[in-house]
Formats: sequence, structure tokens, C-alpha cells
Amino acid sequence: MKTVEQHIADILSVVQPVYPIELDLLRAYGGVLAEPITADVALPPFDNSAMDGYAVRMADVAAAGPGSPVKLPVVADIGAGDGGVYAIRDGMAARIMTGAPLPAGAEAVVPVEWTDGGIAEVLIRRAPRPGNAVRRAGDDVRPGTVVLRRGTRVGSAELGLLASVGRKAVKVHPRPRVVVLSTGTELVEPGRPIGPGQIWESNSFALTAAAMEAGCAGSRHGFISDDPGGVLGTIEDLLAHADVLITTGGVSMGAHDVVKDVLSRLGTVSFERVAMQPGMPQGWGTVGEAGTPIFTLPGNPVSAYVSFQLFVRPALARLQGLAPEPLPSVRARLTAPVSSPEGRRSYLRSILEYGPDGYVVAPVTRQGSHQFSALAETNALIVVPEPATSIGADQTVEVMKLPNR
Ligand SMILES: Nc1nc2c(c(=O)[nH]1)N[C@H]1C(S)=C(S)[C@@H](COP(=O)(O)OP(=O)(O)OC[C@H]3O[C@@H](n4cnc5c(N)ncnc54)[C@H](O)[C@@H]3O)O[C@H]1N2
Ligand code: MOO
Repeated sequence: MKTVEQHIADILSVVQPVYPIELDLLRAYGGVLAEPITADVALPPFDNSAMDGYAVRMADVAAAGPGSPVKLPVVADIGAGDGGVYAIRDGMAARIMTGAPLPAGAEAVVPVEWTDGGIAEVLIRRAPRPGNAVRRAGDDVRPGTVVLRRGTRVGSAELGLLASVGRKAVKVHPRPRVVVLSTGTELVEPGRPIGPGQIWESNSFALTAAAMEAGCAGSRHGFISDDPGGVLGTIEDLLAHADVLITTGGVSMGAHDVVKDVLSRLGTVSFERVAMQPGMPQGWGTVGEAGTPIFTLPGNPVSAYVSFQLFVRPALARLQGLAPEPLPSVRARLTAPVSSPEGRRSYLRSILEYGPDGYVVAPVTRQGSHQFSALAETNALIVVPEPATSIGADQTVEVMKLPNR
């Protein structure tokens, strides 16, 4: 059997980033920058007021106090967006609004609350410190600064920053379109009644959401029954809409393991056994003219989910131009003994907590590949190395943190 590392390495040796494209800002949301972003101008571009008030010179207002107000003539009224050229000299004040350019000669802004709010003249009742309520040009960003690095995901803050440095569009690796298709004659759409031998389809929901959690545009195709013609035709149709295809089910030793049969005939997908539990039967390869990566994950719901996190997630990172990092892991103290089949690496569903003595991890009791309720209770996977068949309580183990949990 193949090791987990070998399987990841094989996948990553083929998967390439989605070709970067230039997208208008809101369309770029969720993509990953394929270029560094440099500010051409300073931010703010000019000295300006942080408050509504009066631009003043320090010598005039230093002595202002509640009992000794200072009266100054108001020589200008400067609003945000005012492109005029203004200056004040000793003995003058200018009325100024938040964001308005500071007049030449001004040394501070007195907030309107410290004054009588006068239009022609103003009475100032409190002395500002030098530079009060003044925002200097370039105090946010200096011209020539790289404000966003290549490989940054474009989220809400990044979009705001891109707009504020004047960008209309950016080059990004767009969110890969991940289409999830389940197979199985026993499957029924949730909401519909189930008959004997049937179950509600769940893998495609979990994996579509997991793809979204990994930064992709996930879409659920749903499920089809184990009919070779249908599976082949559906996969071919989906290729037009997918950067990555994920199927679940039909890859082990069963008489109706249709995904395996159909894709083996295409010859680009290999089906292997990886020395792990859950998730031993794995298939992956490329299909169609564009060489679209396809992952054929095992049908057992926990196996499909764990396989996604171990194998598909790093590939999706690579597709987005990101480092194909494994899930983050920590060392934690086990609260209860665990067991594992010899020669296979187990990923045991568990609850990881950080307490006064560091990380502690509690395995859940239901570790079956079909026991999705146990998975939903947990936030981590205990990694039991291949040679180990058991690990005692209080031992320290490696624990992978599951995303978004
Ligand atoms: N003789 C052997 N039998 C099995 C082996 C083996 O090595 N020898 N491997 C077992 C392991 S491990 C796994 S994992 C499964 C993988 O089987 P398949 O990928 O072929 O999946 P199916 O047989 O189609 O389904 C397995 C299981 O999961 C349920 N399922 C499938 N799809 C869904 C779905 N979309 N939503 C909810 N549940 C789903 C399905 O009903 C089965 O119970 O094979 C073992 N067998
Ligand atoms: O290896 Mo299977 O993936 O246990 O359930």
C-alpha cells in the first residue's frame, strides 16, 4: 500500500495553479492575488483634517481655555473634496471638515465641539496640541510600498485597500470551480422519503461546503446511480463547468463500483490503496482535454471527508496559487487509549482543547467510517503512526486541526 505522503506528492506533482486572470474588484473577491500590489501614490494623498472644526496656528490658540477663549476671524471654509489652494497666517482660522485638505500654515485642528461653531469668527475655548486631528499625507501608505503580496486572498479588507490605492481590477487566480458528484443506487435526496435499503445522500453536501471552506467555488451536482453510461456521460458534461471534479463512492471492491470501472477505461485515473484508516481506497487523475483533476473519494462519509482534508485540500491550495499546506497540527496529551490497524495510519476523530497544561485531546468512541455524527462532534484528528497498534492514555500524540471547527 502507498503512504499518505506518497499519495500527496503524486497529486501535487501534477496539479498546477488555475491560470491567473484580470478581474474587476468585486469579481476578484475570494481569488488569490497573482501579482503584488504597489501603491503609486501616498495614502492619504494630502495632509487633511481628521475632524470637523477649525484649522489654526499654535501661537494663536496656546492660551485658549474655558475662562480665556480666543477669538479668530474665519478666513476660509474648506469642505472635503475642495480643490482650492488655501493658507492661513497668524491670527487666522479656517473652518474645515473631516477629510478636507489642510490649508498651508495650519498646525492643528480644533474640533468644533471646543468652539462656538462661528462662521465669520470663531471663539475657541480649549487649546489643541500641535498636530491635533491632522492626518499627514502618507501616514497610512507611502508611495512605492507593496500593500498586498502575491498569494494574498482577496477578502473584504483587501478589496477596500485595492480600491483605496486606485485599482479597478487585479490579477488573481480565480476561485477554482469544484463540482461534487456522488454515486450510489441507494442514495435519496434529503427531503424525500427513503425506502428499504436507501439512505439520504450526504457526501456531496459535506464536500461542496468543504471546498468552499478551502476557498473554492463549490457546487453540488448531487448524485447519480451506479450506471456506467450515466456516470461517464455526467462526468463528461460536468467538465465544461469544473476546474476540479470530486466524486464519492464506487471505488472499492464492490461488484457495482462504477466510478472505478468507467474512469479506468479512460486510462488517466489511477486507483490505489493508501495505508490509512479511514480512506484506504483512493483514486485520482486527470480527465478531459483540459486535464481537469479528478478525485474519486471513497463513499463512506467519514472516509470521504477525511480524504478531502488530507488530499484534496492541498491540491485546491496549489490550484489557487497557494502553498499546499497540510492541516495545522499540534502535539497533545491523550485522555484515553486509542487503537489502530497495524501498517495503516489512523486519523481518529477527536476533541482538541487548549487548557492550562497545554493541548489535551479526547478521542470519541464512535470511529466507524459511516459514523458522521461523531465527526460532527469533533474538531481534530489524532494521527496514529503506521507501526503503532495502540497508544496509551497520557501519551503525547500528533493532532491535526480540522478547518472551520
Ligand atoms: N471487500 C472489501 N470491501 C470494502 C473494502 C475493501 O477493501 N474490501 N473497503 C471498504 C472501505 S475502507 C471503504 S471506504 C468503502 C469504500 O467503498 P466505495 O467507495 O466503493 O463506496 P460505496 O460502496 O459506494 O459506499 C460505501 C458506503 O458509503 C455510503 N455512501 C456512499 N455514498 C454516499 C453518499 N453520497 N452519501 C451518504 N452515504 C454514502 C454507502 O451507502 C456505503 O454504505 O468500501 C469498503 N468495502
Ligand atoms: O478506509 Mo474506508 O475509507 O475505512 O472507510
